[in-house]
Amino acid sequence: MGKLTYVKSASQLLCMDTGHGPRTGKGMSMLGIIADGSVVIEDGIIVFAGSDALAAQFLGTRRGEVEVIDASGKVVAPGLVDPHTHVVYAGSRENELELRLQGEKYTDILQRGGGILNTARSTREASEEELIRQALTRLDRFLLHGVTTIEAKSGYGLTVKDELKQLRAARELDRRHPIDVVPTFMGAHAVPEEYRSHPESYVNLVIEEMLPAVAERGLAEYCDVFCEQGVFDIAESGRILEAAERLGFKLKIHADEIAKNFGGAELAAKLEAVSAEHLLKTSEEGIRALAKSGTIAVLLPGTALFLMERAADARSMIDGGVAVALSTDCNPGSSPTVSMPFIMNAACLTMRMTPAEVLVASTINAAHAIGRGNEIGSIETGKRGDLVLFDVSNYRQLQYYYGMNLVHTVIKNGRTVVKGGVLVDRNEPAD
Ligand SMILES: N=CN[C@@H](CCC(=O)O)C(=O)O
Ligand SMILES: [Zn+2]
Repeated sequence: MGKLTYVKSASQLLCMDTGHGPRTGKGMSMLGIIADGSVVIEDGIIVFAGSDALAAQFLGTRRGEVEVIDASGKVVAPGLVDPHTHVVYAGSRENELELRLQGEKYTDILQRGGGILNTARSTREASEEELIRQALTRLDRFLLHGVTTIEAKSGYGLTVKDELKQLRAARELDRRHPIDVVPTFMGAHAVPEEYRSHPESYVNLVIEEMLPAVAERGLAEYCDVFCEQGVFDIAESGRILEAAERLGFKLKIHADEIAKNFGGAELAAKLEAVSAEHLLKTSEEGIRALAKSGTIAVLLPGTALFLMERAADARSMIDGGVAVALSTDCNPGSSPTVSMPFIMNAACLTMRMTPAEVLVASTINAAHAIGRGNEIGSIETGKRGDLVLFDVSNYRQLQYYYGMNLVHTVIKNGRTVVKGGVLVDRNEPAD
């Protein structure tokens, strides 16, 4: 019998244990709250979740060492899940904020060879170990903000060699850091400068060389495309994603971020993509199509804020039956943050999502958006022992006291990795 971790006396235990599959409609408001609740984790897996009284009975049947964590006065939630990041990169682009404040558009900066192409230059120059080193610091910060699983996209290499380097770095992060990292290939993130005069050849390179090279090495589960005016159009995005599907990748799309009614959501629905992401400019038909196909809308209110754009229409999506998840979009240009708690605040204040909906969107729905809905995202027996303890006595306070990091303790696979808001265990293998 392994060591037990016993989290007890939570003022609210948010189990998120209502039903199977991504939550939609009213299901997005159901938190499965247990007052005075306990969780017991054994060998990294939850073996009990329920009231303090029943936990005492349960523990009476067990022998062996027990680590007790007192959660009185705190809210205990599943570890937060961030289903959309570009966390592996080198370089920094803070100059772009001032350019945008002076009125320059995000896409104009990209067209001039800045933006994603700027990060591509520094990422190509960086060694694999340097990319890992920089991203490990970001992962530590994610952990301090209660995040226990993330997705990570490539897309700053834009050559076969450099895309593989980024994805190998993501795999190494998963190995070295407590946070689990789910990899996505995004070679179609921008047309690199050397292909500017013949972009169709770059689409061919992605399809004929990059996708098979990534598939052969098992380096990514998902394929994503930046489907946008001036980047990859609907036909090009469709070709790349269909080729990816034939090779066994699951699909995601950066859809309708900048141009109005570009058709990205409709394409995601047609291809039955797992998720469509951004969706700032999606049409009503696009929303209906997502609801029908069961494609999860991954919304990124931090990006809208940082690009000074109107946020996605989360209300129409939720009211129209689309499952909504939230993410930081952590990247060096349009959303340089790791703070899921802040993203939840922004989702409430800029998209009118309720305090309950943002929690569902950042846990169980986010887990489904990266194909992990059966392992994480809720506090149920058989799921991973990933928990976050917030220093508030009820979940509504998390959105009321905004802009603060209220994470007190983070438990990953049953192990305490953040305690009193301080990182205590990073688990980097010595070799
Ligand atoms: N829009 C495309 N890709 C990223 C931004 C990447 C960057 O600016 O470096 C996003 O999701 O916002
Ligand atoms: Zn993105």
